[in-house]
Amino acid sequence: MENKTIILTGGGTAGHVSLNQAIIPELEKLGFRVEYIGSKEGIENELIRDSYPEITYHAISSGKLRRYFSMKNFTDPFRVGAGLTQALNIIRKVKPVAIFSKGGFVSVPVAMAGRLAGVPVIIHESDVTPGLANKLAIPFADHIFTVFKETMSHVPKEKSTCTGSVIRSELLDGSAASGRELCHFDNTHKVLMIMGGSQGSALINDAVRENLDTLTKQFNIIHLCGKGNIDERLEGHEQYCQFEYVTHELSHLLHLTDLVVSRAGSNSIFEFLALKKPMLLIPLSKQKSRGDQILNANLFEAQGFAHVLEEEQVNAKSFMAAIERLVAEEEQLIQAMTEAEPPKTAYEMAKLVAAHAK
Ligand SMILES: CC(=O)N[C@H]1[C@@H](OP(=O)(O)OP(=O)(O)OC[C@H]2O[C@@H](n3ccc(=O)[nH]c3=O)[C@H](O)[C@@H]2O)O[C@H](CO)[C@@H](O)[C@@H]1O
Repeated sequence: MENKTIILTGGGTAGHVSLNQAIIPELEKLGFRVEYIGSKEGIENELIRDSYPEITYHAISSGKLRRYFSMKNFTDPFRVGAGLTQALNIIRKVKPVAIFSKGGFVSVPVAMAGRLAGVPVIIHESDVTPGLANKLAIPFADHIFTVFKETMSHVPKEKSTCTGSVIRSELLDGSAASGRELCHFDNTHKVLMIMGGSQGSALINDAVRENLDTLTKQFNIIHLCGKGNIDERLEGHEQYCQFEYVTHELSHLLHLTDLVVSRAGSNSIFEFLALKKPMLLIPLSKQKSRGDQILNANLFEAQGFAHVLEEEQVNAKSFMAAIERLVAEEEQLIQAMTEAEPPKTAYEMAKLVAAHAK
C-alpha cells in the first residue's frame, strides 16, 4: 500500500521554511510521503527544491499581505483566489492525511483549502504574536503549535499546544575546523557572526562595515549579509568573510562563532540559544513590522540569554558599546543559556504533527 501523504506549506522568508526543512526527513522516517505547496517566486521554492529535490513541489499563485500601499493590493485578492482553487485541486488529487503550515502568505489559501476538503490543518507559530497570515489561517486550523508559552494568550487555547523550539539537527553537528577552512581566518581572535535574518539587514550591514576597522582589532567576522548585499570592496579581507546566504555551511560557521549580532527572528534566536552563543539582538522596528521581533528579543533579554539594542538607537557609538558589553557579559549569558529548556528534536516535532493526521 502506498504511504500516506502529508502536505507541508509555508514561505515568503526562510523563517517560514526552516522548520519544514527540519521535519521532512523525520516525517519520512515515520512512514509518510511529503509534498510541498509553496509559491513560484518565494524563497521556499529554492530552499525546498535544493534540499529535497525528490519531493513534489507544487507552486501556486500567492498574494502578499502588505502593510503599505501598493497597486498590487488590488490584484492580489485575485491571485489569492487562484491560489485557493489551485490548492484545492492539489489537495483533492493528493488526498493528504494532514496539512502542516509554517505560515507566510502562501499558506493562507492552503489552510482554507484544507478545511474545505476536510483535511486536518496544523499550524505552527514561531513568534510571540501570530503573524497576519497565521491570524487569517487560525480559524481553519484543527491545531496550533506555538514556540513561546506567551503565545498561548494570542491563540484559541482549546486547540493549541506550546511545544517550545525545534532545531534542525544538522546545526548541532557542525565543526569549527570546517568553519575556519571556509573563512580562512588565521589568527586566534574571537569570531563574531553577524546575521540580519534570512534576508539580511541594511541597518546591521552598515553598522558593521562602518565599524569594521575597530571590530577587526578584536574579532574575525562572519557576515551573512543577505542577497545582493555583498560589498565587493571587502572581498579578500583577511578577517572579514561575507556570504549572501549560507545553507549547509551554517552549522560549521556557527560552531566557529563565539558571539552573535542578529535580528530577532524566532528561528535564528532559538538556534543561537541551542548552541549557547551570546547574542546582541537588534529587532526589526515597529515601523517595518508588527513588532514581533521586539517581543521575541525582550523575552530573550528577560531570561538573560541576550542583550537588545533597539533599531532606533543604533549608531556607531552605541553599536560598539553594545558589543563591548556583550564581550564583558559573555560568561553570564552562556550560563543562563545552559540552564534553558533544551529544544525539541525535529523527530519529536514530526511525531506531534503525525498525531494529528487522520
Ligand atoms: C522580515 C521578516 O518578515 N522577518 C520575520 C521572518 O524572519 P526570518 O525569515 O529572517 O526568520 P528567522 O530569523 O526566524 O529564520 C531565519 C532562518 O534562516 C536561516 N539562515 C539565515 C541566514 C543564512 O545565511 N542561512 C540560513 O540558513 C537561519 O538559520 C534561520 O533558520 O520570520 C521570523 C519567524 O516567523 C520572524 O520572527 C521575522 O520577524
